[in-house]
Amino acid sequence: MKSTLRLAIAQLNPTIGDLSGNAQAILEAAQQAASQGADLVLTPELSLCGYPPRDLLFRPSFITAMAETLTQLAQQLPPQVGVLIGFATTNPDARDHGEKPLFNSTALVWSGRVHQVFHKQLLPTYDVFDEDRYFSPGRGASYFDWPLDNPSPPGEATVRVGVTICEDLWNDEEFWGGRTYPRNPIADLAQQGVDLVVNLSASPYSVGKQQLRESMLGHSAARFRCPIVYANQIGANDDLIFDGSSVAFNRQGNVMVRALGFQPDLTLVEFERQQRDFMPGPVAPLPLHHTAEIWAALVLGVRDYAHKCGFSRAVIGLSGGIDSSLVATIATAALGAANVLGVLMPSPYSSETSLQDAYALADNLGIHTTTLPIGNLMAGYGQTLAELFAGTEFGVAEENIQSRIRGNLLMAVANKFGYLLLSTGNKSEMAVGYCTLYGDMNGGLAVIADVPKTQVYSLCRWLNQRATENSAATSSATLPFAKAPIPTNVLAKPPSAELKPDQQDQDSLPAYDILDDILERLVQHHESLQEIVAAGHDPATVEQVTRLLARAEFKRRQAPPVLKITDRAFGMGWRMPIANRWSPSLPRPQDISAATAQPLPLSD
Ligand SMILES: Nc1ncnc2c1ncn2[C@@H]1O[C@H](COP(=O)(O)OP(=O)(O)OC[C@H]2O[C@@H]([n+]3cccc(C(=O)O)c3)[C@H](O)[C@@H]2O)[C@@H](O)[C@H]1O
Ligand SMILES: Nc1ncnc2c1ncn2[C@@H]1O[C@H](COP(=O)(O)OP(=O)(O)OP(=O)(O)O)[C@@H](O)[C@H]1O
Ligand SMILES: NC(=O)CC[C@H](N)C(=O)O
Repeated sequence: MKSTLRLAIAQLNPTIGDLSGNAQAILEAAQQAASQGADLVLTPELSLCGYPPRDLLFRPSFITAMAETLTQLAQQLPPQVGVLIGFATTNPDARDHGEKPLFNSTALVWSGRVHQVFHKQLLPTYDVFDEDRYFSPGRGASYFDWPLDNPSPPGEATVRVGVTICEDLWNDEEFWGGRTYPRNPIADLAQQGVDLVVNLSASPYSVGKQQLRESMLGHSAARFRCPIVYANQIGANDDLIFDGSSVAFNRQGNVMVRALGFQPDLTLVEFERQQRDFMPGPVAPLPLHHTAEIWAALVLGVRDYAHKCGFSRAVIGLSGGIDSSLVATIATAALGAANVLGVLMPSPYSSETSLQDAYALADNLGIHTTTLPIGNLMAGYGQTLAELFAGTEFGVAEENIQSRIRGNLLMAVANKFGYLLLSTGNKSEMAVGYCTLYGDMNGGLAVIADVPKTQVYSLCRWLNQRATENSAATSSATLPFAKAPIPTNVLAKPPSAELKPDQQDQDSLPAYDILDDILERLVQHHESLQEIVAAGHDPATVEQVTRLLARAEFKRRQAPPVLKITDRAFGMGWRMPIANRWSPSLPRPQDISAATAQPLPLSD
């Protein structure tokens, strides 16, 4: 009789809605696992449709197609292995009980058919998650008994496997110091005498999240004396980046096995029946620090967004500044230098060094460039607007025309040659609206809009250091550059939009280290003005930043999707009203129309 149960964690990268492609990936993983002697194969949450499928779930045809795909897949899978597959299934009681029409489920498929279905019990409905919108919670924890010898003679040993889905293991009240849901599924499963718990997950990346997951899941494993294996999705779907890093914990809560971060993987975990525990196996190292993690996440985010939307190439406006330099570097790592185009668009206000810096960056990366000077277009706009603008002072409207010309040219290039335009705004500027709508905000994907400016600098310094060391950036993402990518002058010069002579960001904004600290307190920690001032910030600066943050909401609502790397990114997890007067200690917003001194000369 066998004494071990071999589980394979299939850390897959599904594309949302690609039922046949995702089914094929599950099939290939199961075949590979079977060839390595696996008994059970774990796939991520909703692995058949990809996570998060969002409002596709409202389409009955999508749910039907998922059920049909599952039936077909069951017949193709190697019959001797059990495969846990995530899918959405219909809630038959929905109409009678006024419940949501679906469950977020896991099927145990074995020997050509679905043997058992398990439903997610705790539905996350916060930050980027909105599962109450679609799903009813499963009504109880459940398990299956897997025979160690397959087929098992009657009375022979089985291993009792509890099944949970992602959020189901995020409610250990002892760990969190309080309860958020009425129950904790692992506590129920422990009472039902399970030997181990599997968790099919789609847990998006944010900075430091793996440390949180490991301390939380390790705590639960030790608390309930119950080994846990957590199988996470990898890959990016729109704004969300899934880092994989699936883990198996023993009964003491120690990590026994860890899959790779930020790339697909198939990892085996051995459960020893006598010891009722996992055996030590391969443990992939975690990135040494957060900067390495963020780099790997952004590269994966750009690659998957581009490829899953059908793009192999990307275009970026190269200003010689640090933001566009970083975005071009990420794009090069994600798509390859041959697939990245930098467009240099000097204006009469551009400094000679900016052009040199942009060329130096492109040379370091080995990417193509093209130069489209915008002086003539600016003059053309000036002539066309001369009569209407007569007697007014040169101001932000004229400055922004440059940005809008560039945005327009970049979209023309993207449109003409099938490129994805990557926008370059960082989180600090997106927060305070230091960016131009229909100008530098143009683009299909906002690559670093969840990276504060101070972190943009840390990433660039780290990149240069790692590139010169010529070693791997993380366990999973190597730096494809022969030399330090970011020119020294880009790191050294003060940030400037160069929309008017001698302009510097710091003329209009607080120093970035101050700005970023205030923003983190406002955006991520929901601190009040009083709390931020009590932390040592200047009251006038805090007031200014708070006002700018509120006022820029209309811009952010029109921004491209933002790759999420913090626990509060602009996008799905940030839902602020635009017409918003909640600002007790702030003056009411000024009338934008009245603020323009010059009346419109309506002569026609
Ligand atoms: N609630 C609302 N709903 C809808 N629209 C609203 C609105 N409030 C203002 N608006 C409109 O938006 C306009 C203001 O927004 P917008 O035109 O974007 O421009 P605005 O915010 O006035 O200026 C852009 C700022 O970004 C700075 N900047 C920094 C770095 C780079 C770049 C660059 O472009 O490369 C720019 C630039 O120096 C300037 O301070 C208003 O004039 C009004 O028409
Ligand atoms: N001369 C230029 N040529 C090409 N693109 C430009 C130029 N100036 C600005 N851009 C584009 O507009 C974006 C906003 O640029 P700007 O320099 O005004 O602000 P920034 O936030 O300091 O960004 P960066 O650090 O990239 O310069 C740039 O990242 C770049 O994509
Ligand atoms: N898909 C889920 O249930 C994810 C929720 C979980 N708390 C996470 O962030 O990882």
